Amino acid sequence: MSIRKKFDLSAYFVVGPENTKGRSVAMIIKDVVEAGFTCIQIRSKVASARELIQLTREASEVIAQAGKSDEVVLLVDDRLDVILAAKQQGIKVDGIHVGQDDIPVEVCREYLGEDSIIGLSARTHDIFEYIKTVDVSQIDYFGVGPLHETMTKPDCGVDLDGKVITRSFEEISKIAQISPVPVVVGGGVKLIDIPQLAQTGVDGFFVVSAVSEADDPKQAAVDLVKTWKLYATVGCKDLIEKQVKL
Ligand SMILES: Cc1ncc(COP(=O)(O)OP(=O)(O)O)c(N)n1
Ligand SMILES: Cc1ncsc1CCOP(=O)(O)O
Ligand SMILES: [Mg+2]
Repeated sequence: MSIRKKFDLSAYFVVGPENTKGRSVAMIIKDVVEAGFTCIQIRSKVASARELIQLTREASEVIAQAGKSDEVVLLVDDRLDVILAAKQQGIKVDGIHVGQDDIPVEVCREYLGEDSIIGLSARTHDIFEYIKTVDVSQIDYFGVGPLHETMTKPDCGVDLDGKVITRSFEEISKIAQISPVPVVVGGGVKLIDIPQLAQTGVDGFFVVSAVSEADDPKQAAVDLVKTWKLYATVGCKDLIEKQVKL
C-alpha cells in the first residue's frame, strides 16, 4: 500500500544544518526516528541543492537502517527540484511541504505523482474561512501555526498588517474540527505545550528547536513522543490518574 494512504503525522521533526548547533543532522534524525517520530522534513534556507540532496539521502538511509521506511515519512521543504533529483538517484523520499508563496501544489502533484505526500502551510489571514473553503484535492495535510512566536521562523504567522498572529488552543481545536484534511501544528512548540495540544484533536505537532537545540536530542524526542501518545489517546477523565505516571 502507498505510504500516502496510511502515514502518521503525530510526531513531526523539521530540520536543517542551521538548526543543530553544529551537530550532525543525520545523527539527530537517527535519534528522533528511534524515539518514535513519524515524519521527518529536511528544511534549509542555507544549504545548496546538492547539500539538500545529500541530507535527504542520509535521512532516507537512517530511516531504512531503523527498519522504518514503510512507516516514517521523509519530506523536503519547498524544493521540488531537490526531490526530483533525489528520486532520480534512487533515494526514497515521500513528498514535499510547501507554503503559500511556494511552488503550487498542482505542479507538485503533477511531478511527484499520486503516491507522494503533499503538505501545505495554511494561510494566516482569515484562517478559518480559508481552511473551510480552499481546494484540498491535491494536499494531504495542513501545517498550522505558530503556537508561539519562534526565532526559527520569525515570519511564521505574519498577517497582512505585518503582525504575527499566534494560535490559541481554542482556535486550534476549531481548526481541527473544520479542516477537511489532517492538521499538524508547529511554531514554538515545546514539551510543556504537548498535553493541551494533543487534546485539541489535531493530528500531530511539529518541532524544530525543541529537539534540534536540546542538550540531549534523543531524550527530548522521547519525551515529546511519550507525552503526545499519553494525552492524545486519553479522555479528560483519565488525565489526572495518568499524569501521576508521567
Ligand atoms: C509541517 C510544516 N508546516 C509548516 C511549514 C512552513 O512552511 P512554509 O510556509 O513553506 O515556510 P518555510 O518552512 O518554507 O519557511 C513547514 N515547513 N512544515
Ligand atoms: C518550519 C516552521 N514552519 C512554521 S514555524 C516553523 C519553525 C518552527 O520551529 P520551532 O519548533 O523551533 O519553533
Ligand atoms: Mg516554504
